[in-house]
Amino acid sequence: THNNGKEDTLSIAESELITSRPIKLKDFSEHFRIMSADSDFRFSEEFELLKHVGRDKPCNAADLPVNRPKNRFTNILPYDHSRVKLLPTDDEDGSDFINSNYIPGYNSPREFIVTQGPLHSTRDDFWRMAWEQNSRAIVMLTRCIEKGREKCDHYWPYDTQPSFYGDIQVTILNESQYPDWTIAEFKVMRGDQSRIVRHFHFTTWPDFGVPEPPKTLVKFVRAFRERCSPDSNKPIIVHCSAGVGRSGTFIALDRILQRIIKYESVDIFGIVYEMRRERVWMVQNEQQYICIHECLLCVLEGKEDLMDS
Ligand SMILES: CCc1ccc(NS(=O)(=O)O)cc1
Repeated sequence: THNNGKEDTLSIAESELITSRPIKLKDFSEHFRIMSADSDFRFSEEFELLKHVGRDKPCNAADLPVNRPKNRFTNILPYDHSRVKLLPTDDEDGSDFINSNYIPGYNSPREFIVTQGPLHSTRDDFWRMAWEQNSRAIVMLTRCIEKGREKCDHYWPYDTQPSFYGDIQVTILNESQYPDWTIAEFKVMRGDQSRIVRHFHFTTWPDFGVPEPPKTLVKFVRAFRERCSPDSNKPIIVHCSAGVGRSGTFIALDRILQRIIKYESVDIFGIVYEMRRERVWMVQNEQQYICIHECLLCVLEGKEDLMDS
């Protein structure tokens, strides 16, 4: 009911104070039923509360004229406070810029670096970031070309011949192809140093959508996590095309699957809230927000039939 709008104002103010909505695992199935009733009415309401989270923060570095061409999308810019800085080269303006942010994970506050799909013109910066940040895993959640549009540069070699990206040399050591993803190991060298970087490429996730069926994503997150143990000094690079929708959905599920091993409640709203404080639009739409819940539901109901992973 409305009384000259005052009540509405109060409820909006209150809703902005909500930063978490934990749900007990024993109640999750019923929670999902209630939220999805009437064409997902309550999921829509809850997702709406996340709309403005983080949007008050500046993106001045991204807005510099020298950096504008480095952004794949003009409306997907990294917040200054959480952006990853490249080591500046001879104080060239903007030389520390790459469209990416540190994002908290289950294991540490900067467990992930989320970035846009590299542009051809920024792929050397991408490899420099991977090297400087000591990353040993890259999760790619888009194809390079989708529906005839370039979504991401092919920033790694096409075959086993070594390729150079700036002063970084990348060689494919091995590659395993599965129906919905490919896992490869790259040898990455800079000067006389050499490292192994694993590449987890999910290849069937439609942009702006969700994997079908959702349990495919559960299996991919498990395939990733069983090969990538937590190391707080080696951030995991996650990217899609804009580095917001599919990347946020992946990280949310990775956090939840680890959380439910030890705890009896999950806070999906709180996880998305936290991510959006660090990078815009993390988990881009309602369908992806609901997909996170569906993935958890199928895990709790034991429906992920791990055997056919
Ligand atoms: C409009 C910019 C934009 C493009 C693509 C996406 N999807 S993605 O973040 O999952 O790559 C999100 C936003």
